[in-house]
Amino acid sequence: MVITTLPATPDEPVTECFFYPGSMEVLTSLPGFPQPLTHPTSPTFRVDAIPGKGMGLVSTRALKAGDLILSERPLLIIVRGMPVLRPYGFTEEQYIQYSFEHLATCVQVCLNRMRPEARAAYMALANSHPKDTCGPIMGILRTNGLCLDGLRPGVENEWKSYSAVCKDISRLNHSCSPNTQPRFDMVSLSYQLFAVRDIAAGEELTYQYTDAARSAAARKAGLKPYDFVCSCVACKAGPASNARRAAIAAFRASGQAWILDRTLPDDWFPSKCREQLALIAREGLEHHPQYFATTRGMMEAYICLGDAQRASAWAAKLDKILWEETRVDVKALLDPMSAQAAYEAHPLWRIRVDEVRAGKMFST
Ligand SMILES: C[S@@+](CC[C@H](N)C(=O)[O-])C[C@H]1O[C@@H](n2cnc3c(N)ncnc32)[C@H](O)[C@@H]1O
Repeated sequence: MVITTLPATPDEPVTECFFYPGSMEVLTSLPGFPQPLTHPTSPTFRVDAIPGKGMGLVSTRALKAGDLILSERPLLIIVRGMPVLRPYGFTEEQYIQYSFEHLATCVQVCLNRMRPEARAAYMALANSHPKDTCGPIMGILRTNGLCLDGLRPGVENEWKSYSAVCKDISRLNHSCSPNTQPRFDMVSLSYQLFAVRDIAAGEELTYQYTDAARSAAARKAGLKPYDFVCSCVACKAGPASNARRAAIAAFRASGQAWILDRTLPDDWFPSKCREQLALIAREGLEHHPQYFATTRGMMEAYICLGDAQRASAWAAKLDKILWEETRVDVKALLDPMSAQAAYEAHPLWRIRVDEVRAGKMFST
């Protein structure tokens, strides 16, 4: 295990890290690491009391979808669980407790290394596990830790990744129709929080603690560790909202069948994508990967049809989905006039129009 303070600069915010071997190398091998934080041009939020939810974040000005709300280095990044050997005869429950006790010791080491104001900020965060026998430091970690992947090469299992605790982002309350989404930027070792749709001044900022595209019952189960019952519009809406969310999660934004089947009208796939986007807007799920996938589906549908004008309009929407992990660079497709060569080089260009190209692309 590696205990370190990153980045090692006295004048920048720093993060106390408790790493598996190998994670430091992942970061230090990134070209340009550590980059300074990028901040919004003017303040966007305040921390305030939210009726029935404790503290939370509130926007202080109108925000547009895709706007950066804040950038923040976590106070702490720590392994999610300690890989300790299970003592003989321990039940699963005893083993979890034993592992928590080891983790608490590591959290304490990190807290001791923190600057006093950072330690005070950590200790001021909410604790939805007041009876945790390892004390408030573990309760705070369990309440406020964001799951952080990608710092261990080749390891995807969530229990083998990290938890990150932040002074501000950890103050965000949950919503099943969240208006923000954080994205971790490795090279600046920071979370960037984005508005996923337009937000009015004075609106509460929220994000999802559990996959919001699942049913109300599954979300309720996912929220259990946070010790509150969500009372958002979707949770009260019942089966109709569940059905819409199930349809959103099941949608596949791939137009292969439409490209090959010429009996389908040209608008068949774009209209399916439009229906999906309307459902997403209705349920407030713009933060979800399905929103990115469907927006990309729209752009690609118009590329297949050889319509650079419309494809560029959708490329511009895609370019604003900055919170999506799997985002693609569409800068070359933004202007339909100057992008003609880029469109013609695109593997999907006119593939729905030109049967020879379609045949070549999908021949086995
Ligand atoms: C990560 S903290 C969020 C910030 C917290 N409200 C505070 O005062 O610092 C998680 C805790 O906030 C509260 N919370 C979050 N979302 C909520 C919601 N939608 N409704 C009620 N309480 C919520 C719960 O107590 C939960 O355990």
